[in-house]
Parts: sequence; C-alpha cells; structure tokens
Amino acid sequence: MTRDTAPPGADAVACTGLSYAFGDHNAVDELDLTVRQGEVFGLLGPNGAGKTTAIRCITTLLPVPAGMVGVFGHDAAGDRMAVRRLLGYVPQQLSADAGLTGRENVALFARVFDVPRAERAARVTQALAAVGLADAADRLAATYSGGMVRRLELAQALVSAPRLLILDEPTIGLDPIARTGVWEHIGAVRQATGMTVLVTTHYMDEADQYCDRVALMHRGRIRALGTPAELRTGLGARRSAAGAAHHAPPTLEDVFRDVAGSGLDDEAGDFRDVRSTRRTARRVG
Ligand SMILES: Nc1ncnc2c1ncn2[C@@H]1O[C@H](COP(=O)(O)OP(=O)(O)OP(=O)(O)O)[C@@H](O)[C@H]1O
Repeated sequence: MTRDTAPPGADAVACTGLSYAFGDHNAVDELDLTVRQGEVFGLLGPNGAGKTTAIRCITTLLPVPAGMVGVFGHDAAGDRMAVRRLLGYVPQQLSADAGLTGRENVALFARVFDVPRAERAARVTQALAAVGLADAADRLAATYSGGMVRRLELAQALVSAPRLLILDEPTIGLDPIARTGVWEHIGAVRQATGMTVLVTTHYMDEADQYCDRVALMHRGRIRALGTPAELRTGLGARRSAAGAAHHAPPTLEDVFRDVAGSGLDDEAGDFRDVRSTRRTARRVG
C-alpha cells in the first residue's frame, strides 16, 4: 500500500537542466536524468562528483527553481509536500538511535511519517521483517552490527511505504557480506512492492551487479548513462574500433575512467575515498 497517487506513466524522477551551486562552485551542472518507475537506478561517481547534492535537490532538501525536478509528475519546487510523501530517504549521515530498540527506532519513523495509528504496529513489524531484523527487533540498536544498522535505517525508510526509495551510499563502510545483505534486502523489497530505487554509490562492482541502469557522474555532470552491460559493451566496441589490445573485457570502472578521462584522480579523489568511508564507518562500525 502506498499513501499517494501518481499520474500514470509519469517518470519516478525527471531532472531537466538541474543545476545547484555552492557559492561559485557548480556542484551539479545542467543535469538531465530520468528514473523510470520500478527500476533500480544507480548514480555513480567519486567523492565530490555531486551525487549527494543532486539527491538533496530531488528530495526537496535543497531548493531548486520550478521545472528542474519532477517526482512522479509532482514539481519539487511547487509541490514539495506531495514529493516528500512519495519518498523514503536514507541519507549517508542519518543515525539510528543506539539507545532505542530496532522496533522503537522504526516506530518513531512511523509516527513522524503519519502512518495511521491503527496500522503502525503491523507496519513496523512488516518493515523489520522485510530487512531481516525480525529476530533482533527488540534488542537495543547499540548491539547491532554495521550491516544491521544499515538495514534498520532501510526499515525506517520503508515503514511509510514510499513509491521511491532513495539511498545515499547504503553500503559504504560495510564488509562484503554485510554489503551483499543490504543489496539483497533492497532487491527483495523492490520485487515485493514494485517501488523505484535511486541509489548513489562509488562501488562500481555493486552497481554493475544490482542496478538496472546507471549514470556515471563526474564534476557535476553525467558522463555516461545506460545499463551496465550497454556501457561495458560500448567501451569494448570503442576499444576494438581503435585497435587497442586489451586482455580482459571492460568493467564499469574502466568505463568510468574512459569517460571521465585524466581528471578522475586529481582533485576528485578515487572511487574509495577514505574520507567518506571513515566518516560513515565511524557511524556503522
Ligand atoms: N554545504 C556545502 N558547501 C559548500 N560546498 C559543498 C557543500 N556540499 C557539497 N559541496 C561541494 O559540492 C561538490 C559536490 O559534493 P557532493 O557531496 O554532492 O558530492 P558526492 O558525489 O555526493 O560526494 P560524496 O560521495 O563525498 O558524498 C563537492 O565539491 C563538495 O565539496
């Protein structure tokens, strides 16, 4: 069940010439982006690419002029509350309250998001079960592992039954097994509800495996967009046409290096920038 309607056929997200500047620095620069209903869309790029800024514009947390951002046909400038009602958002910095149980953490969100009182208990239980935390629901969040905290945050976002789930770096700082767990639960919920998922990450391998389509972002702009297979195949074809000898088939990371060019490593940092990893690892570790 969702709490709002959307015009049939409207794209889940439509950004048209989206720009956002901090002072004279264009963090997001003329971004055109469409996320279709029901897909898992990955916004990829190194630290500083502009992913979080774009996400914050889409979630209405940063103000944008009318006509730049639509969510299921609602304009982010003119119809902020309608947009917010359709969203579940897990930001990088959000922190579950360690002094509450998992269930209490999710119940808090159910109240904040106005889940009808009569449905709350069942919806909280359902959200916790959807992320594999049914057995741990009544333990303090302080006792959870990093992966469990991330899944708890996912449950908090899911309890309002959003049409669009937006996750900012959901697996940063987690070990490989916990990362797989987070993605598998996202996939299962998407399958069960048909919700659209927009996720940012700088883990190219995860995007390749779990996203239907990806946009590669660098210095505020989209450098390439398509399914992971299309992007990889495209680079393979360009290499063949150029007569370049390569032993291994291209990865998504190779595609990124190809489209971002030599500017990738200097001021933007690398794919696994320690600053951001440490910041979040402190939170989930
Ligand atoms: N509040 C702010 N004030 C000034 N500059 C900012 C602010 N937030 C972000 N920026 C700058 O805007 C650019 C884009 O940052 P953003 O956080 O959107 O990138 P990102 O791709 O999400 O990176 P990360 O993975 O580190 O979150 C960067 O150059 C960053 O330094």
